[in-house]
Amino acid sequence: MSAAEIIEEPETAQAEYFSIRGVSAYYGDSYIVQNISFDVAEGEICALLGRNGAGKTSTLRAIARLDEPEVRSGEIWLEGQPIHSCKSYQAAAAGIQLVPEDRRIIQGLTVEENLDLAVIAGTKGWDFERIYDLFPRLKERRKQEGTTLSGGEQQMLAIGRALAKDLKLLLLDEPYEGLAPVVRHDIEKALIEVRNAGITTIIVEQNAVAALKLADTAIILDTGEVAFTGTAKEVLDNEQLRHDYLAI
Ligand SMILES: Nc1ncnc2c1ncn2[C@@H]1O[C@H](COP(=O)(O)OP(=O)(O)OP(=O)(O)O)[C@@H](O)[C@H]1O
Repeated sequence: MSAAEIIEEPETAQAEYFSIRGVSAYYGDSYIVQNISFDVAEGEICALLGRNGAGKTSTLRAIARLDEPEVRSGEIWLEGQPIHSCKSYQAAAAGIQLVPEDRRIIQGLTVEENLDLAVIAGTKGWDFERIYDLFPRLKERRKQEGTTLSGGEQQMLAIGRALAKDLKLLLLDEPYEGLAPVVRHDIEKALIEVRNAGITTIIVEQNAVAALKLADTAIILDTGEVAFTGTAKEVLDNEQLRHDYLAI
């Protein structure tokens, strides 16, 4: 039986822009995401934080409706649409784009061909010139094979690819991983522009301080459960919380 078949259709849509209600997700018999609930308002950046193994990546994968982990209960809503009943391609069509930690740049294709491929099917988002304005380095390297880009440039391409689609909710998994501070700042500036354009973002990041400085709100996960929801500033100002759940 598929996850979609065993989740009961709720009676009313959530009023919040993005909302997770009582979601539990499993790898086989392992209960990894445990009855989590939180909301993200339209146009906000939400930092999803927690120690290693807390369930952050699993939560992003559940939202994007990938096959694993399997969502067995709960509801996921985006703009009144029931994402919990979607397959991954339907969640993508609804505007949810996951930029995974390994960035998944397509081998053998140039920067521009990677962007082309993103918009081959479905509704288009930003045009390429707007993406190149956001990331001028991609414009300079538009004819270069995507997999030969630096780590930071590959991250820009992965975000650019998401923007090329009709993007409503950007899910970023460790976007700063392996990046020098100067490159991280370029990505941060771009993410602020993405927010200014009204796109909603959930960012998972080991560099919790960097994520919190960028974010409006924060969710802290601990062993698959929500341990805190509030503003990013509340976390930055609360030494005990940072010590207990983030080790910073
Ligand atoms: N494919 C899988 N099969 C079984 N268990 C998995 C799988 N992927 C992750 N897990 C387990 O699920 C738990 C949560 O992992 P997840 O990657 O979501 O955590 P995380 O908070 O993103 O951690 P990290 O910061 O280390 O990336 C971990 O205990 C992990 O071992």
